Amino acid sequence: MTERSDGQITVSGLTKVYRKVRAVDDLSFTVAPGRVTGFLGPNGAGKTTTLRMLLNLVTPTSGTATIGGRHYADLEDPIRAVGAILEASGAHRGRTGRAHLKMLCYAAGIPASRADDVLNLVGLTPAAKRKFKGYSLGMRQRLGIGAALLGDPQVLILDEPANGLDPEGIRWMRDLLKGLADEGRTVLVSSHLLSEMEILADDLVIIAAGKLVRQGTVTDIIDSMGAAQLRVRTPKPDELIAALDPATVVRRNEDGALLVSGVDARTLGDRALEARVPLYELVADKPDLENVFLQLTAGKAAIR
Ligand SMILES: Nc1ncnc2c1ncn2[C@@H]1O[C@H](COP(=O)(O)OP(=O)(O)OP(=O)(O)O)[C@@H](O)[C@H]1O
Repeated sequence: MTERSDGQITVSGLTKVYRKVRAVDDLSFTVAPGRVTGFLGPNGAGKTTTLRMLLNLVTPTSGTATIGGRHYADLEDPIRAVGAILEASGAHRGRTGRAHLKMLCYAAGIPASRADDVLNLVGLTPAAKRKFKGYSLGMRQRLGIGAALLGDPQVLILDEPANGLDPEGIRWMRDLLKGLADEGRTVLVSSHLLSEMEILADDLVIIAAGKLVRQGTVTDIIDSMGAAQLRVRTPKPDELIAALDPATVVRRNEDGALLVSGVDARTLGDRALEARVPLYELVADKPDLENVFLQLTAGKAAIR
């Protein structure tokens, strides 16, 4: 099957205009097989709309989105080519997880025995005979991932798959997705959990306000921001923030320190002196993905 040999996702000039908003705006990027690619953006950036266009659930205003060189609608055997979860999976409330997956197998012409394999894969075997209405959010999420895997697809497209998972569930999913990528599959996953993405993803596509902000490996993107984040301690944080350029990104750390990016230590020290703000600590930390993400998307309208 051609989809198996080439699971590259290619988005080219993709645009979706709703009445009032350009949800996706001339977006182009590629997603390679054999890697986990994180799809990141602030709320309302256009991630879900992009994924829905890839899956032929929303019609683009212009541009194209293809999987292995084909539009989703033209795939010969879509369930074996692409598995997707777009939100916590739905199922008939009175049906068991096992019956739900068997029904999907039947509908897709997949042997029913695959349902049990997949339940095992997603850790739901002990709950296989319980009804969906009694499933927790994390269990529903696992069932959704199971449904996406039924066709043993070359490409996986997952919108916020970690939603509702506890820390152990998140680690389980990380291992599962990394394993699937190691088998040569294409794994595209959107998430707001930046520290998790930093561990999980090989590559990133970052968008804001419908446009591409950055594409590359996690390491390259973090390194490209070069300037380290500053950790600052002062008894007058509000005065210090007021003395800094408005484009500077400041986060308040739980331990009371300020994490500042977009300004170098010397400038910050000078500004503090001018504003007569005492500094008790001024240290440069290596930037993390959260910090880089905030810098890259700062000032780009999110909720539109
Ligand atoms: N069916 C629709 N009709 C009108 N506007 C829409 C529709 N779907 C999405 N939008 C708008 O398009 C923009 C992008 O939405 P989208 O859901 O794709 O963003 P997102 O990046 O997935 O956001 P989040 O991280 O909050 O889930 C938003 O401004 C949203 O309000």
